[in-house]
Amino acid sequence: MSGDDDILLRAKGLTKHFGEFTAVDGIDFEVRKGECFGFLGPNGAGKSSTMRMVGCVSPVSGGELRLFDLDPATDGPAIRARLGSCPQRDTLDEELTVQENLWIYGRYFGLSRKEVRTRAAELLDFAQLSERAGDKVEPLSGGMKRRLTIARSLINSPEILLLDEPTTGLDPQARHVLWDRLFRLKRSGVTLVLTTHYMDEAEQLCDRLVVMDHGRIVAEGSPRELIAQHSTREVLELRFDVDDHSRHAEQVGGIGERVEVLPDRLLVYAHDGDRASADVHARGVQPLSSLVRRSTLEDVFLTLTGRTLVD
Ligand SMILES: Nc1ncnc2c1ncn2[C@@H]1O[C@H](COP(=O)(O)OP(=O)(O)OP(=O)(O)O)[C@@H](O)[C@H]1O
Repeated sequence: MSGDDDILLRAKGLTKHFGEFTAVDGIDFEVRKGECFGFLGPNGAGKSSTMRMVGCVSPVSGGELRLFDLDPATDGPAIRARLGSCPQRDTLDEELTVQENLWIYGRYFGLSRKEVRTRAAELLDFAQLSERAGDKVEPLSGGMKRRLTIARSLINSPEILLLDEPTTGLDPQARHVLWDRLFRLKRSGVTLVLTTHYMDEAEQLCDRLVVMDHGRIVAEGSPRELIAQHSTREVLELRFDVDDHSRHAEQVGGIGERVEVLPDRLLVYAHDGDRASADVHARGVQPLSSLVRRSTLEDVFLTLTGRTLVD
């Protein structure tokens, strides 16, 4: 069991208003030392607004927030000195070289010229960018720029690294390289807090996560716990050549635990997908394709909200 000393970040009834609008609606969560904690939810769920409050760049409208037992309202600079923050969009200086981007940031954090050079070299090695150290940032690939942004956010050796949508816009290979770097960081003891609307990213990286929708937390747990609590073990996906999936939903009604109709397919939630598939065929239903897969966090989200993460 982790003791209270292990809790680096604690929110209770955390709220963010923009005028009349409530973007974050009284959420509770705790992040423990050394874990990767995630906020999973669709666009507009309130993930970035939460991260900005945690990063001490946006004031809390209501509730309590503590990082390292400190209050962002009064101890912002002391907290920020122990945080790294990787925003949703890269804010690198494209006119400068790769290493100059790190040097400038290091100087901003008060590192000496010598310390900055040593730390920058270590971080470029970590980010697999040593060979590009003297190159301008502008021509780098999207994945390289993201890795440089992460390297930059580590210049002050933070205890917690905040990552807002770390792999949005990257191709699959670049995402995997980045995930690998984040795994290494976690192994080295850095606590990671990230937002994502990619369920595979949440499943790959997060020890624990909260699912957010409309500013609220709708579920919390490890990926495995969430799937066990809110979905079946397997899902049978059926595709038909006509768009009338509702009619086919009636034909397979009663098979498995429940049936979900999506615009392009039917999902039959069943603990035993092969058995459900056999039952479908026994009824004479002939889908164009049929696939049994394990349940994912996407299914959890669909069950909890009736929508897919990319709606
Ligand atoms: N500065 C602002 N002023 C007014 N409304 C805002 C502001 N920032 C965010 N919002 C609104 O708050 C809601 C939550 O936005 P937020 O960016 O936190 O969501 P998100 O889950 O991070 O989604 P995304 O992945 O699109 O960033 C949205 O409806 C958004 O339009």
